[in-house]
Amino acid sequence: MNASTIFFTILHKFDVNKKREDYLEWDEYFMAMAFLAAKRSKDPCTQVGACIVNSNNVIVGIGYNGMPKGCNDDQFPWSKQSQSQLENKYLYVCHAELNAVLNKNQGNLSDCTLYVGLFPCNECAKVIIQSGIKKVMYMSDKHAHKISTIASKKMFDASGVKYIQFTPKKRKIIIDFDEINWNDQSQLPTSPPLDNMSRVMRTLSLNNNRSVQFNDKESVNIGSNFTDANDAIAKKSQEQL
Ligand SMILES: Nc1ccn([C@H]2C[C@H](O)[C@@H](COP(=O)(O)O)O2)c(=O)n1
Repeated sequence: MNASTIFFTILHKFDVNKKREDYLEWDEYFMAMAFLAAKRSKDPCTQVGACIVNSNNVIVGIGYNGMPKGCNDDQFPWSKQSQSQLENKYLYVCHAELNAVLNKNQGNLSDCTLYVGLFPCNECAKVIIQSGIKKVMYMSDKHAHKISTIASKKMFDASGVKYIQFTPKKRKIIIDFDEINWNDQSQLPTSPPLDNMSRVMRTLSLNNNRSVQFNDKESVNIGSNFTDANDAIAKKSQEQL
């Protein structure tokens, strides 16, 4: 790709006068919310999140796998291979889907969609069906061979609950708390550090005074063309090392 093509490709991406194009689509957003909820799970092996959405794309329930209220997760077991069932987590842990349904913030969940990291077990399938949820979007069906999953699918099929494996466009979505500090108008973003090319392009597309603000004191005149700008940025960056 020649320089001018690169310029216009990057320029369009950073054009602050046009609607963003790389925003999350609804399904990606809701599945990401489920995965974010999973970050709250204390399960050392498997962290699962679930997010319930109504027909207006409003989140009406969210949950993750964890011990019931009042059952101290420092005292109840997280093991899974103890000889004694009472010493394993399975008898106690609430699944993400159950918690999402129990945490619901609207009267009923009729016609809602549930987004969940792992395919629901048979016990959660019963809760999902009885709650009125009509669609399940899941990421992983790694336990497809298990009896509990086969039973789930039998009940979903019989009751008309659709289940669809979700394939996201973006395999990774990064949450960078520093991003909110970016100032696109005159000052270059402080995080994440952009390479020179991106800094140049961001500046050329964002303001006409052709200067890159390096910090609250220094700015660099980047000339009027792509090569000058890149050289100026590189020189200043080198000085700052
Ligand atoms: N659909 C599911 C499946 C599993 N979970 C939870 C229940 C446990 O905390 C954990 C599974 O443990 P593993 O056997 O993988 O060590 O995941 C859930 O919440 N929803």
